[in-house]
Amino acid sequence: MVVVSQRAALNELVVIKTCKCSSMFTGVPEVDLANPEAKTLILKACQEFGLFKVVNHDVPFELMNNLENEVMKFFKQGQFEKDKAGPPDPYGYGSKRIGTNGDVGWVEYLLLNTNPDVISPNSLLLFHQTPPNFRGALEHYIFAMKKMCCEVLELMAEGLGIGGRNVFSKMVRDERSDSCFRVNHYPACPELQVQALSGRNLIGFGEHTDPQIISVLRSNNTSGLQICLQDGTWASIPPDHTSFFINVGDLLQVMTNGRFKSVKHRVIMGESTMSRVSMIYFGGPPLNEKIGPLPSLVSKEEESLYKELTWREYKNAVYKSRLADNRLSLFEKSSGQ
Ligand SMILES: C=C1C[C@]23C[C@@]1(O)CC[C@H]2[C@@]12CC[C@H](O)[C@@](C)(C(=O)O1)[C@H]2[C@@H]3C(=O)O
Ligand SMILES: O=C(O)CCC(=O)C(=O)O
Ligand SMILES: [Fe+2]
Repeated sequence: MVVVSQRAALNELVVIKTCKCSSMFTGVPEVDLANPEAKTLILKACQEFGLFKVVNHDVPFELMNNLENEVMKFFKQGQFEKDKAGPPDPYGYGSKRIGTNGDVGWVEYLLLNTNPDVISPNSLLLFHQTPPNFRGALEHYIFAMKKMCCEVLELMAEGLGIGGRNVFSKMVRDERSDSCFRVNHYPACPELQVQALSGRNLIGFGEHTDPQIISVLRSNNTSGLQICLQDGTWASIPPDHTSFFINVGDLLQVMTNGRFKSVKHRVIMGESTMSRVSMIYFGGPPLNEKIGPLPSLVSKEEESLYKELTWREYKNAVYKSRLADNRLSLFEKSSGQ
């Protein structure tokens, strides 16, 4: 990010008051994918937090590291070069502005569609102009994410005891799956540390829930990610660059009729002196997939909390909303929309 005047840029952004204690949350559920109890641990984590950490996965560290290095080469380029891949439509390169409805953050990013059939001028441009090493690293990484994501979705279905362990994974595996991939770069900024010491943090990525089925996040060893706990307090997630953080998205909350919680999260700046790089795979269904509570998780019709919408309908509404909006209310039976 080329910042001509850091102070001017900071003024545009959002500063929030946080508690001065910046201790890390020690209660993040950890799931070893090779543990026979994994499905039970996942079930508990999705009900209680909507987030858990995956260890002992079979994604080689080299794969993550390669992509992180390529990503850093992209972000180290001059602003002029990076802007060639933007503005986001929503795919492509973006800086500080998140979405089109006024959200801003101390972040620059690349958002890519993982389905080559979806025509977006920036997706095509990115695909053809990305250097071969970057493209290769992206393709390998996304392939590994899709595989792990489906494995985890199958453990979730097993944990819930629903017939057909592929009920969720088949949507992400579908060749028309509308999944996407995002890399975020939060540049280090010494001024932010000073602010953080007085309990004021700049927003890197404002609070929101992810609208898809599931998200798989990997970051470098830099803190900043926080989740909102059931009592409404914010918990800082200790970074771990060898593991993945899985979070429940809105569609999974709907399909499980509210059993799994789509976790509210955000990234705040100032907790670390290092720049943060995160890479997130968002597993989504095909656009025309009808999403509603699974009949096997609803005993009587009146117990269904949500109505049915296609992912296309929900996604269109999501893109008209602000980050912090409660988009799930669109699915609620009482919303009348
Ligand atoms: C402000 C916005 C950015 C976003 C689309 C939206 O209108 C509301 C949801 C945002 C979000 C959050 C999770 C993912 O990072 C994302 C790609 C998504 O699917 O929904 C972003 C959207 C975006 O940056 O385009
Ligand atoms: O960058 C991060 O660590 C999280 C960002 C995020 O939540 C998102 O891109 O949806
Ligand atoms: Fe997110």
